[in-house]
Amino acid sequence: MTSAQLDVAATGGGRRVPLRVVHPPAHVDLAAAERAATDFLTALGVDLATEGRRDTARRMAQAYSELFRPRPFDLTTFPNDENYDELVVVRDVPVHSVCEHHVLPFVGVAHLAYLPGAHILGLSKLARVVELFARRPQVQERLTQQVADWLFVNLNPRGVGVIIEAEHLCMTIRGVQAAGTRTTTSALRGQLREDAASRAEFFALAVPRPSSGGRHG
Ligand SMILES: Nc1nc2c(ncn2[C@@H]2O[C@H](COP(=O)(O)OP(=O)(O)OP(=O)(O)O)[C@@H](O)[C@H]2O)c(=O)[nH]1
Ligand SMILES: [Zn+2]
Repeated sequence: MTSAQLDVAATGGGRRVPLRVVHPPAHVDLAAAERAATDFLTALGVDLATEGRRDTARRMAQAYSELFRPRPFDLTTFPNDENYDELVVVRDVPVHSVCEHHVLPFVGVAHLAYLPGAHILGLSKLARVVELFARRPQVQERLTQQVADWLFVNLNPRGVGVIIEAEHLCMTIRGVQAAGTRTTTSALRGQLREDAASRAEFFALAVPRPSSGGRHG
């Protein structure tokens, strides 16, 4: 069981106390990663002896360890005293992750929404949850589902919707080199999955269509 799953199991929904969310990666040995980066780059013919590249292997190890380590945060919720019962939508949350096939970045945005139950969520926490699951070797489909599932269990809302739009550098700067392609994934839970009107409202608010500008023909 991962520590993120443990968090879920330990807390359930409906809390009033902030949940401290920490997702430590498995044992990290930066010195070994630096040695491996030196071997890796040297094997690919990169000359690491120049002034500018003297610390490159160390920086590379540090950079990847950063990409694999989400920052801890408090999942702060507030009682929904006003009984707010419409969608809360946060659009254009940055997504920075790394594909597990090539260990190259995929970057884009997430649009997140939830239908509150007994609690509302500190708005910044939606972006924190995205980071919790983005900073690890990923595929976009799994990332999308993990964010939706985690919010659904820990916030205990009536519904959750997550859309992620991202560019995969492994697909745009190498390989097929399909520049300009973006991939969209979505995950719906609870009422947003089961009720057609809620689902339609979510997609309309999360991904507004450009207006036709009133032109005909
Ligand atoms: N479904 C999915 N596929 C991904 C994701 N990120 C990267 N991929 C794909 O993973 C696949 C790996 O395919 P392989 O044929 O093993 O790798 P490859 O020879 O480097 O393939 P090319 O990228 O086509 O050159 C590629 O099609 C990638 O585009 C992701 O988040 N989701
Ligand atoms: Zn890839």
